[in-house]
Amino acid sequence: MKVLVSGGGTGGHIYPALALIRHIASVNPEAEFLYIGTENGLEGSIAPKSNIPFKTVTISGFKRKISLHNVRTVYQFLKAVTDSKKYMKEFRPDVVIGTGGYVCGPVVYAASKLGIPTIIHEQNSVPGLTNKFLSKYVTKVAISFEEAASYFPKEKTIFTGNPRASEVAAKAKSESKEAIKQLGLDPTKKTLLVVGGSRGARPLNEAMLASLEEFGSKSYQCIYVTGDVHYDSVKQKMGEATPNILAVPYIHDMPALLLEIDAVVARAGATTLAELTALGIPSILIPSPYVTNNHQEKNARALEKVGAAKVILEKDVTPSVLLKACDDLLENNEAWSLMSRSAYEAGMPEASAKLVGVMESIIKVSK
Ligand SMILES: CC(=O)N[C@H]1[C@@H](OP(=O)(O)OP(=O)(O)OC[C@H]2O[C@@H](n3ccc(=O)[nH]c3=O)[C@H](O)[C@@H]2O)O[C@H](CO)[C@@H](O)[C@@H]1O
Repeated sequence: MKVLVSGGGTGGHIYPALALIRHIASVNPEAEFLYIGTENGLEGSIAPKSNIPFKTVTISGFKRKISLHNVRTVYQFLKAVTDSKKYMKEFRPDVVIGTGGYVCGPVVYAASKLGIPTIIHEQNSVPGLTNKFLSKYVTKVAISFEEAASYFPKEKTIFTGNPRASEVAAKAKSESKEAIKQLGLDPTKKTLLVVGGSRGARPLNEAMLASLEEFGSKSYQCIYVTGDVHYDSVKQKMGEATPNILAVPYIHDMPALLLEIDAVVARAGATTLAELTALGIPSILIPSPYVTNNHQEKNARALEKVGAAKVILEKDVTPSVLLKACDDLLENNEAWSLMSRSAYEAGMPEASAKLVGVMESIIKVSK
């Protein structure tokens, strides 16, 4: 099977793509892959590091207002479609799958015009513009929240979950648990992970910085991921070593660390949520209000509805609200167990296998 994958911009779109590739490679060692991304996106550094053949197109997002920028974007789109077609004629994929981000627009569109079977994978409960546009052209739309179904053509849409859920669930079976020790923390203590998405989140950093002393005296310890761009300023404000709290800029092997995490404070990016539910990790979610159609709050509410998470809106986050929510989870075994079970029940560890099933079925029909 020859699989062309495209997805870019942020970790939430890239990690599902890589998880899917790794899954296919493990069940079908003969499979061949090509990843198309942009040079400047995070995928430009992550995909080649994973030894996946990588090509680039140039593309940016449309602005909602009429502007010169949009004229340039139309030109870029057409050029990116031409470049994508060229890559596809060389690689001759059996199937093309887009996991989100602007880059998927020209790549998946080009594939559909060449008559290649296509899938878009939507991680969120509310889709963005690119996937709504592409849903008219693709063979199938794979979704990760039932709530997303209403935005797509019914006959094409299928609920698969997010491949990253399968990746972390598989790790849970195979991996030895060493990450906490390697970070110099105490593996016998409960551990809270605070993380603001793949690029960090300033409001979360502010609430954390104002609560350091209190977190320092808790029975549980805390790994605080600041995001690369915020790390230096956070470290400077933290000053001397803070007991019980380890601040880091980024976690490179998140699946391995999550196996040892008891609870998480996070934004409500869809891929993060797929990972947490796959492992049954209770969470306190502070959705970013700065995303298209407020989709993070809708992601978070979907988990809250089934008891798998607690939601605090960014406007309501204060140090005391944050501390209380963490204590309520980590110092109350009954509440923790209940939320952990609900999270686990909401998980979709079979996502990769389901998505591969969809890929195989559309390849078969096309032959
Ligand atoms: C601001 C924005 O538009 N965010 C969107 C973006 O988020 P973002 O890229 O932040 O996405 P997610 O929270 O869904 O995923 C982050 C990914 O990065 C990984 N990670 C994170 C921190 C770290 O230190 N190390 C690490 O490996 C996580 O484990 C996860 O796999 O894509 C998501 C999935 O479409 C959307 O739901 C989010 O709304």
